Amino acid sequence: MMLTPLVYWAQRHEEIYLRVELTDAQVKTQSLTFFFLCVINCSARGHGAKGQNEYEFSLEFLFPVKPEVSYKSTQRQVNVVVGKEKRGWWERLVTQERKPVFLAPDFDRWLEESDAEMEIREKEERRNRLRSARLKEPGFISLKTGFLFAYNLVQFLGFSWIFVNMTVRLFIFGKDSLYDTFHTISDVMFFCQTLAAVEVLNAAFGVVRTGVVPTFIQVIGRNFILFIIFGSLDEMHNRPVVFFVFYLWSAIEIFRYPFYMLGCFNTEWKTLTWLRYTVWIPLYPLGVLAEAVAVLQAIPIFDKNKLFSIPLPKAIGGSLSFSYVLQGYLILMFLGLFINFRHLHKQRKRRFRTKKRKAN
Ligand SMILES: CCCCCCCCCCCCC[C@@H](O)CC(=O)SCCNC(=O)CCNC(=O)[C@H](O)C(C)(C)COP(=O)(O)OP(=O)(O)OC[C@H]1O[C@@H](n2cnc3c(N)ncnc32)[C@H](O)[C@@H]1OP(=O)(O)O
Repeated sequence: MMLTPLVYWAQRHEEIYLRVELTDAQVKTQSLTFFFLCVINCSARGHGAKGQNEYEFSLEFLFPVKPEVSYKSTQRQVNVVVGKEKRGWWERLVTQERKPVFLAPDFDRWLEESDAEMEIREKEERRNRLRSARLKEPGFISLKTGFLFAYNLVQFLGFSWIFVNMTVRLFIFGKDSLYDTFHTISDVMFFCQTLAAVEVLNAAFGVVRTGVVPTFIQVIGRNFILFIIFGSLDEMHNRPVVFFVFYLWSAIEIFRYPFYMLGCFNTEWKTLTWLRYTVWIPLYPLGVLAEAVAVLQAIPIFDKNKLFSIPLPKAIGGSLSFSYVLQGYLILMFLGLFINFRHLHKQRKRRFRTKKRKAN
């Protein structure tokens, strides 16, 4: 007659643990019967209650289980882990209500359902903590950080090239350099300002912690001047106003982008932070003023060449000059200036207040 070992059991939501009381056991067969995968048969040779012998047991589980079974034979016992086919808590292990005599709860591993849920939550929390600790590790660069760093680096290089080029040309050619800024600089400026659309997407998708409206106003405002006023009117290309607009735009960016690059690695250089949050105070109104001058200079040109003019119904005849749009835009510019000036002032206060609090 085949002998049966003592089997202890416990469960979690996703698996069943069986502990078979056999020392130095050699598991011979261990299989699951493929009828709904409910029955496990296990036979082994080892030292049990009846000394060194062949032992065997069979269990018909209450619900289906997964076909893969893992078992580990140690000097003291055989540990078997069986996965539940469907996650859940079983009221008992086997189909028959009266449990087999060789089966008993494994109190070393026993957990009630609520405790098992708590164990899952704790595991999840531990995993989350580990994940965020990993993200903070000095050597760990996330995809987002890499992307932001690369973006800021490209913009920094672009605007530095613009700023340095314009400064050097100003020193070499003096006043003459004011008249050919568009021809020497515009390609790089077109590239940088087109790329700046990424900043609106970054704000909209929460890649960086900033408002969409100020970023949108900034990018649209500049691109309107660059593409519509300068880009579409040849008559504007040789005007000194291009120099002032480009110089004021790039003067802030050579501080703003390196500031973000350091921020990507949670580092800062105090002087750079101060420059990023201070230089805009004179530059922003001056920039808007230069842009407004460009718009005012463009109005008579649009009136004359009828570019972008809106045709009126035949009964009235003629067309509506684009200069009316520009007059409306002049008002929007000062509204935009007000919104962004207030935003930058808030960012400045937030930055320096936090720093002061940290220092105390
Ligand atoms: C109502 C619709 C009207 C539409 C019509 C438009 C009318 C247009 C008129 C507009 C006039 C525009 C005039 C303008 O062109 C003139 C000039 O530019 S003159 C030159 C001076 N200009 C400036 O100083 C402005 C420069 N630009 C900016 O500062 C930004 O573009 C702005 C959106 C205005 C503000 O930036 P932001 O809100 O992002 O503030 P912070 O720099 O403090 O950043 C906040 C946090 O986000 C992190 N961040 C942001 N960007 C990045 C990035 N690229 N990479 C990594 N991290 C980034 C930053 O680190 C902060 O994080 P934390 O707080 O954790 O430090």
